[in-house]
Amino acid sequence: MIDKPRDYCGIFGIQNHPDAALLSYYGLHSLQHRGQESAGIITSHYDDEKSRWVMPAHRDFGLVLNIFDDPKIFENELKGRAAIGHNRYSTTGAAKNPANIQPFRVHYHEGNIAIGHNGNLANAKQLRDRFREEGVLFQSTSDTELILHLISHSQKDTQIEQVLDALEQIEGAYSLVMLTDDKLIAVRDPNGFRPLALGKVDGSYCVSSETCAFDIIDAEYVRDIKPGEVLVLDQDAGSDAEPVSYQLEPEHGTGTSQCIFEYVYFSRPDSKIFGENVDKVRRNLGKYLAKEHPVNEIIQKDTGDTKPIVISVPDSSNTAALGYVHENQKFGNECKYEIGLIRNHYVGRTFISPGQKSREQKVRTKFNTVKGVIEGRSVIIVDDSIVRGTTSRYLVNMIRQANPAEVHFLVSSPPIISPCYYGMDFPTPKELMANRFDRDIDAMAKEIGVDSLRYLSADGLVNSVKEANLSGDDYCTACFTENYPVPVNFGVEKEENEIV
Ligand SMILES: O=P(O)(O)OC[C@H]1O[C@H](OP(=O)(O)OP(=O)(O)O)[C@H](O)[C@@H]1O
Ligand SMILES: NC(=O)CC[C@H](N)C(=O)O
Ligand code: SF4
Ligand SMILES: [Mg+2]
Repeated sequence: MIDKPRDYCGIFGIQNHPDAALLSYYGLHSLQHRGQESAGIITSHYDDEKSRWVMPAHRDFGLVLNIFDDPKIFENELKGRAAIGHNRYSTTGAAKNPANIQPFRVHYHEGNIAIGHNGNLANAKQLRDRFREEGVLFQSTSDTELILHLISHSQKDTQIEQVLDALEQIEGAYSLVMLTDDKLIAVRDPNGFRPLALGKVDGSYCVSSETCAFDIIDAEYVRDIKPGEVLVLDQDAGSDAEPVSYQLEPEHGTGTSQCIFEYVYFSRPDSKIFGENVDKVRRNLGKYLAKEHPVNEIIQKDTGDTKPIVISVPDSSNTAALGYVHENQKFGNECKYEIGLIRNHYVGRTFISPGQKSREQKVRTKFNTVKGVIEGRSVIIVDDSIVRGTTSRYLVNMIRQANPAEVHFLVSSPPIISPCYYGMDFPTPKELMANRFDRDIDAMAKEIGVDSLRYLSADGLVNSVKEANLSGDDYCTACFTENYPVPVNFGVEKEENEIV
């Protein structure tokens, strides 16, 4: 059972750099929040002794810091001027199956090829069924492997044509980094579900899910990989010639549908995604939250001279809470941003917590209240999302123990009513709090123990994002609205292809 929605994967790639693997390591380290089940790096180089191209790989379960804890991995194993890396949170194929750790690498009639994928293929079931009929023996249970089969089965003449042919047959969400013997290929699906940015370091091109990976290696942001773009970086990419790029057409007559939840919760606030700073967009979510639910409409008790306090649930809602307070203050609604919750940063998101009692323990292990800040005050908690309601219920309980005058809860996104099929691991619909209480807000407020509960509206969410990101691109909002931009196979289980 999934405790809450988990992050997408993080991908990184770099071409023609003497420290390709090491820079990939730093890149993956800064993308750690996007996937914490497993990680890996693959490089490519021509081995003079063997007189052939080789693709060394280093992959394992766990966190980047632990997997790559031996400098010899970079000195002796991961040689080469091109590399790709991946942090995984599984969406298709069991997390615990070692065969599903990415990047994947295979050898086929055109040489070696490796792939790292962020997203989830909407037609994975049909493709797997087709290949099964054809007698293909699968190496993993992940959707990502299907892309490699499509490439090797393609009847096209050149490798790039084979890749394009394969990409035209997949649907859904995919940001990809691919490594061939001499090329790095970066791809974003035509709907642009997942982010992918192009950067440059020491004259060499690199790509990353989020730009925070560029900052850590001192790379500059060049631009986003465009929705539907297939960018080919060969060994002299970075010199004067512009890299070659191809364009895939969207399926089903759809336009762009970038994942709006990236702005709400997943991406780091110091990143730029979809061409705009996450910090800026998240502050705007707070601003719209203030427009829809100003402080003076929430507070019910008179606490004398002490202003109502607004506290965030660190770290992911800090920025939205700041935007909320700023907008309220602009309109003379008295309130103060306070740090009322302290987070212990040494608790991983993968903390094992079977059963209700230990779930409470998990929240207690992660957060503590600053009692002097909360006591006697009207408290407004701002969080980015409520999924199962576990975090909010236990947090409110802890906050109540610090004796506030009243407690209200604000969410900088609408109620989550439906799972994601585009690369985020969600609980089932009946586990989502909004569904458990038939979307009755008062009943949900009672469940989490607050005096009132308020959400940003779906229109407010889209409008605030579009006001901050002027690109004109559209967004996927399916987990809030059930409007799935690309048809999906509902009911396909993540682990249905496992052998054990
Ligand atoms: O309603 P729930 O099922 O409890 O899920 C909602 C919580 O999950 C996320 O935080 P999470 O603790 O996963 O990670 P974070 O520390 O990055 O915010 C999100 O920011 C909410 O706080
Ligand atoms: N979260 C993701 O992007 C997952 C990628 C891929 N579908 C997998 O399960 O490995
Ligand atoms: S369903 Fe939600 S999480 Fe999934 S891509 Fe759409 S907006 Fe993002
Ligand atoms: Mg949180």
